[in-house]
Amino acid sequence: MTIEESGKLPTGIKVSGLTQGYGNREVLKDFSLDVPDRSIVALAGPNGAGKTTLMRTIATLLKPKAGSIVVLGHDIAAKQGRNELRRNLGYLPQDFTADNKLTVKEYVEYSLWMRGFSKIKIEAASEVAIDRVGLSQTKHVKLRELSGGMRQRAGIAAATAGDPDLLILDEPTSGLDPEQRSQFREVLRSLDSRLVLISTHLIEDVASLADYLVVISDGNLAYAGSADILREGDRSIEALERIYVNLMRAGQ
Ligand SMILES: Nc1ncnc2c1ncn2[C@@H]1O[C@H](COP(=O)(O)OP(=O)(O)OP(=O)(O)O)[C@@H](O)[C@H]1O
Repeated sequence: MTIEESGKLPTGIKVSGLTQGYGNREVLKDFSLDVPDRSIVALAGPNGAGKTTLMRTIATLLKPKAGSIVVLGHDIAAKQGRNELRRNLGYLPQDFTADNKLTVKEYVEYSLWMRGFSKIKIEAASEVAIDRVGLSQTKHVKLRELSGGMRQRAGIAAATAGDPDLLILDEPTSGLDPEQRSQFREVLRSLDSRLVLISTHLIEDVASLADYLVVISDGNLAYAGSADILREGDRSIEALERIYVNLMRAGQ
């Protein structure tokens, strides 16, 4: 997707005047953001910037303290909006926890069952999702017996199974080796999902995958726009890092 095309797309997520935090601590204050529908959106920023807090709020796991959020037409302040969104949401938390006694297949099937898939669809969708991340040979192995990278891939399979309309992935490439990261990008490109929100510290993820880039710095929006900003001109990693650091500084 090009910058011109993404500019014409309707809004996929609209966050307006969001205040969010923990106890008295406000992480995001009067935070607003629009991201285009039908895009892969990378969420970047330094540690503690508020990326996970924003993602968990959009995923309806944290209730906003103030402000409104409309995701793919669902107003998540309303119970019906939240429920409809949850049925069409794949979410991979950072350092996800799962019942380690489950096998890969059971874990992926469980995530589909939670989203209301029928038995027949669960069988087919889990096969596809497990195969996509290269765990077919390991599908009957328990999660506790997997290496870190394999476990992360099981998490990616569970989140992406059934190609949910909205996919939220919190640092999905952490713990993956370069080949697995490349395979992960292939998985994302092959999905039929409508909107993908992915947080990452890896500039290569953004440059090679994202249509749209959102940079948060200390709870402030530092940049929201086409990810083409990272693809223009000199493509050396150093040049990309420089652009990225400058974007983050803009929010301070
Ligand atoms: N459950 C919590 N209770 C209290 N404070 C929290 C909680 N979760 C996060 N915070 C604080 O909120 C701020 C934002 O955290 P958040 O996890 O959203 O940042 P992040 O951008 O995702 O960081 P990272 O890149 O390290 O994952 C941090 O200062 C963090 O310490």
